[in-house]
Formats: sequence, structure tokens, C-alpha cells
Amino acid sequence: MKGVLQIKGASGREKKAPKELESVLNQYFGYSGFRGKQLEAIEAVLSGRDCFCLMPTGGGKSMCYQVPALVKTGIVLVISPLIALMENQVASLKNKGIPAEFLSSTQASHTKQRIHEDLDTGNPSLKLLYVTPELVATSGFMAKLKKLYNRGLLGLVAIDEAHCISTWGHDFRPSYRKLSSLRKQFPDIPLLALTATAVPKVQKDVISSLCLQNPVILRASFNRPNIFYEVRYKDLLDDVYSDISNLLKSSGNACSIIYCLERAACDDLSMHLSQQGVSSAAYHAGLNSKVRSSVLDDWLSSRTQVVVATVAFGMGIDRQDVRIVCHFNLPKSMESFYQESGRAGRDQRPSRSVLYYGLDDRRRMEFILRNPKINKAQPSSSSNELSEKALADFSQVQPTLCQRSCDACKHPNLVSSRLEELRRVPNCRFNKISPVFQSSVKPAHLDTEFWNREDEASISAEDISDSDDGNEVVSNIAISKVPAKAGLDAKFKALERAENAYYQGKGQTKQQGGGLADKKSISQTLRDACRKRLLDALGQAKLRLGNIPCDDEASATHLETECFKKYEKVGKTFYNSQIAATVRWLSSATSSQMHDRLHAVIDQTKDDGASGSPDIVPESPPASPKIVGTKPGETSNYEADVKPQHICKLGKRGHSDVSTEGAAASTGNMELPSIPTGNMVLPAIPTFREFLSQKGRDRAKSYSNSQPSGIRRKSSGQVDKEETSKRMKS
Ligand SMILES: Nc1ncnc2c1ncn2[C@@H]1O[C@H](COP(=O)(O)OP(=O)(O)OP(=O)(O)O)[C@@H](O)[C@H]1O
Ligand SMILES: [Mg+2]
Repeated sequence: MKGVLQIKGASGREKKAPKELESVLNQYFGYSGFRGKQLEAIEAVLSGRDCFCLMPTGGGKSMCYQVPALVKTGIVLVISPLIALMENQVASLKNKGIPAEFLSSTQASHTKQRIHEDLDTGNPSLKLLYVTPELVATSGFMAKLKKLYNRGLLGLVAIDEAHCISTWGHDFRPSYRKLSSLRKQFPDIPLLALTATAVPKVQKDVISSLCLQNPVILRASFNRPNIFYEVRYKDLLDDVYSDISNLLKSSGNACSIIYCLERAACDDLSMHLSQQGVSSAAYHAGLNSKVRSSVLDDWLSSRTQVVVATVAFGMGIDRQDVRIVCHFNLPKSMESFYQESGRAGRDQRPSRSVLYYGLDDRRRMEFILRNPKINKAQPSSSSNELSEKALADFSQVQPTLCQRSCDACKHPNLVSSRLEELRRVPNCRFNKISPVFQSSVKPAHLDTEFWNREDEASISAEDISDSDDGNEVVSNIAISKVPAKAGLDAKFKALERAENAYYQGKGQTKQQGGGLADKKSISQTLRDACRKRLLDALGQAKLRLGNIPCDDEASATHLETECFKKYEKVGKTFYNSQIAATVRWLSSATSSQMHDRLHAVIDQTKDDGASGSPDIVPESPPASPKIVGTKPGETSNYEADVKPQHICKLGKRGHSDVSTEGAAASTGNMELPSIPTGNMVLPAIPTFREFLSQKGRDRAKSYSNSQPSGIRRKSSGQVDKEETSKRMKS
């Protein structure tokens, strides 16, 4: 050891000047300064206070107890849920010359003995001891801790991944419950609870379950600005395996993790990737520990580029330069998604999260979450409640605007058109549900590992343009840049380029310059027309939903003003798109969503019976992400099933925006067939592609597109009804 600072004095309060702490950080870890809430957490525990520290994945929570271990008298006991996590941290600390060990069933008995002997001495050399919650629960080990405590040698107890104590958390571990006695057992030793969970309910639960006393509560920002979030739609891809292998190849050997729901899918995908020349290996609990260990070693040392794994891989894996995290299947909750995707870019460098969204996957996940027998970790007594909770968590995998740190915000129209395609493509498939969701399917077939770490424990239309005139450019895309026969992909690519150019070039400059070319401005005539359009859609919605106590005119004005305020500086292209998105939203919103979005108008109607005015649109949206989606137990009709979802990170503004739903937007006033929803016939909204077609027809009369949508798709070579039905049969 490089000479741990020798502290004289009792183990309770040992305050250190920030400068001193920084020098320890620098000396042992080579970092120049503290991140996030590290310093506050360290100071809290050094002053003898309990502390609840919430920092994002990769935020540096470990440092909150590692630095105190170097400046505090006695041992820091770290309770950690995974052996692999402990192994990693201990190895890394030892490399830095810091005396650390872990105790677990996997340790050789002579190693355990040596550790115990050291603990028994009057002056243990150990500074950090990592243990599992299971071990802490044993009377033998508790007796040992008591001895240490009585001798003034227990300096701090850190509970890592503390959300595991909460049944509301995404990683509940029953053994964590036993940690509730720590506060009583060691009354004057600071307890430090660390987690990256973003759910307030879980946070409260952690604090109360651990009986933290008057804790210092620290919450760092959860934004991960270096991660770009993107969703790809399986149902729109010809070959998802090729797509994923191209993604990985184009990243140039970047270190990556792909998460799959099932073990077999890991093996299968890994094999495909290897065949395509991508260095990959599968990792899941079905492999023996030797194999898993060697897969992990190879990946950590860059001999393998990609690990294709179930969730058994990851918690605590500290590889800083993971550039891509893919979800081959939907994660089970927003929290899980945040945690798993958060394994990318721990070095703060630009990284990607790519989620492959499949409609079958969604149904599959809902099935699993509803089925307590598969959901192994659920205590039987509360399985229904937890199933509902799990489904509610899953439904949170929903839109939230993040201001261009995700595909929906950076390429709204691209996402819009894809979502639109998705909504229309697999119509027939929705009616013939994938066999796995039929009641005859036996849960046992699902070899999933998404829930817990048992194995480890036992062990958007006018559109964005690159010219001043959105219409012109969109037409150009439709006519010249992308030939009529070009594949959908080529169109998407062209759109992507146009969107990029918009943001990189004039679009932004203009925005910053504070002026819009006249042709981009939103005229009063346009606004009136849009308001009328919204009014019609609102009328339809009220017919469908019944009693919504809002004044139609006021509500339409309210919604139109929302769209206008949002895009007045950007121009009519975005504005139109947003209006179309809102029309779409009206065609599928539930009563509660309507109440949510129109609450200002509804309240006003209730209060004074008067119509609302545009000015009642709140400038600041609600502080917490709003869930916009199918609630558990809600209808699973066509609209609900294909309800577009995409994942955004928690926004920089810390709020969601209902209009993100508008990522499914399209525009134009073309005649299109209506979309049946239940007993209702809803107003049809043209797809973006249809919009392109319309524009092309108007401009050059060369982009004939008057056939029904199914035939057009076939000509585009992307989606073929016959093909779809063939796929269904096979
Ligand atoms: N102050 C700092 N400056 C630079 N890098 C840091 C700093 N503190 C920690 N790190 C590094 O950041 C990486 C992530 O740290 P750590 O594993 O503690 O994150 P975490 O918050 O525990 O994440 P997770 O929730 O995934 O466990 C580590 O490699 C760590 O060395
Ligand atoms: Mg950690």
C-alpha cells in the first residue's frame, strides 16, 4: 500500500478539508476532482452522518466509500449484491495498492482464513472488506463485526446497490431486507446507501428499510448527455441480425454489450455475429462459472468485442469504454433500461444505446410480467400486485423529450415515418398473435433471466429541411434525391441527411439569429386551419370517449397554442408536424390522458364555466416524466397494440412532453382510409411517406402514389403483404 493516511482519533466524526480529500483521490485514483455528489457524500459520512446517495450508473458511487476508507479509522464494510462486482472492485483496488478483500463462498478457504485472521488482530491491515448481504445475515459473521465494532475498528458500512432492499425496486433481493438491523447493531457508525434508482418510491423505501437516521440525502442528475439513445424497429427491418452486425462492424470494434431476454437468443445471436465476423461471446446463467469468467475476462481485456448476454451480465461491470449497448429485446422497465444502457460511456465519451423494438417482444414481455410463475423473484403472496407493478413499470418505457440526445428528438420525422410504417405494416400480424402469447403456451418454455440475479447470488407533415423552404426540400427528397422506386431505407437516409443538415446548418443559425424567413413563418391563416383540424379531431375523440368536461373551442385553442409555442421559432414545418401528431394523439388517447393534457382547460371549465384561452398553456411542463401509454389491463385493441413507443432518456429539462407522442406524426390533408379502432372509425392521418408522395405529385406529377398503401409498400421493396403472411405461417 502506498501509505494510507494514518488518522488518529475516534471513528465517529473525522472531518477532512475538501483539498485533503481531493489529494487522496488524486494520489490513489489519479482523478483531478470529484464528480457529482461524491464530495458531499464523503463529507457526510466523515462527519458521522447517515447518507443516502443517488447517482447515475457509472457516476462514481464507489468512490463515496473508497475515499473514506483511506482517510477514516477502521474498516469500511461494503455490502454488495454480486460476487463478480466485488471481485472486480477488489482487484482494481489491490492494483492501486489499497488493502481490500472480499468474503464469499467462492473464495478458497485459506484466503478466507487469512482475512479472518487479519480482522482478529488489534490493527487490521484491511481498509475495505466487501461482503454479500447473505453473509452479513449469518450470526457468525455478525459476531465478528460486533467485535470489530466494539474495538472501534468499524468505520463505515456502505450498502451498494441499495435499491435491492426494496420490493418496489427492479432488482429486489430478499437478503437485503436483513440489513435493516444494521442501524440498531451499530448505532454510531455511519451508514451509506448508494443506488442509481430513479424511482422516488424506491428511494423512500430504501431510507426507511435501512432505518437511516436523519440522513444526508444526495441526488445527482440522472442525465447521461454522452449517450445517444436510438430505437430501431424490428418489424421494419429485413434482417435484424444483419442490422445489428452492421451496426457493430461500422462502429469499428467498439466494445459493446447486447442484451437479450433469453439465453437461447444470446447463443443464437452471438453465433450469427461470429459468422458475420464480429468477435462476440454469449454470457448467461446457463453457462458454467468457468465459461462465464473467461467470457468476462476476454471482454474486459478486449479479446472479445461484444458480449451477448442476459441481464445476468452487467451490474457492477466496470468497463469504462463500452461504446454501444444494444437491447435486442425490450427491457422490463424504464429503470432496467436506464441501468443497462447506462453501462455505455462510463468514461463520459460519446456512446450509443440502441433498442430493437419488436411488437412480438412487447407482447412477450407483457405476458411474462403478467405471469408470476415465470416471474421467479415475486413473493407469491403479492404476485398480483407485483405483476401489476411490473406492467406499470414496463408501460413507462415510453416517450419523453430529451432535446436531441435521442433519435426522436434529433430526427423527429425519421422516427415519425418509421413509427408510422410500423403502425401499418404488421396489421395482420396483430390479429394473429404470436404463438407464445396464446394461453396454451407453457411458461416453462421461456428461459428468461430478466428479473433478478439469482444465479449470481447463489452465486413525426411538412418536414425538416435543409433549405429555407421545408416543402421544397421535402419535395426534393421525394422526387430527386430519392427515386420513386428507392427503398424505404434510402428515403430514411435522405431524411436523416436533411435533418442533420438542418440542425448543423442554416436551421440553427437562423434560430440563433432570431429571425425566420417569411416563408417559414406560421401564418394566422395556417393557425386557424390547424385549430379547426384539432377541433374536428377533438370532437371525434369526445364521441369515442364520452364525458370529457372541456370546452371544444378552448381545448382546440389550447392544443394549437401548445404546438405553436413549441415550434414558432423553428417554423411551419415542425409546427405542422406537431399538429398532425396532436391529431393522432387525439385519435387514440385515453380519458385519463385527455384529462392530463387538457387539465388546464378542464379546470378552467369547471371553475368558471368559461372557455379556455391560449394563454393558459403552462410554460413549464410537469416536473416528472409523464407516462403516456397503455396501462396494464387496458384494452389491447389495434391502436393500443401498435401504439408507438420509443425510448428517450430522462430529459435535460427533467420532464416529459406529451408531444413526443407526436413522434408518430405525419401531416397533409389527403384522403386516406380510416383506421378502425374497436367500434369506432377514427380520422385517418397520412403517413409521412404519403405526405412525401403527395408533395411529389403536386410538384412533379411524377411520383404516382394513388394505390392502396399495401401495394405501395410492396413496390418499395420493404414490406410485402404476401411476405408478411408467409412469415406468419412459418
Ligand atoms: N471523480 C472521478 N473522476 C473521474 N472518474 C471517476 C471519478 N470517480 C469515479 N470515477 C470512475 O468512474 C467509473 C464509474 O465508477 P463507479 O463504478 O463507482 O460507478 P457507479 O456509480 O458505482 O456505477 P454503477 O451504478 O454502474 O455501479 C469508474 O471507473 C471510476 O473509477
Ligand atoms: Mg457501483
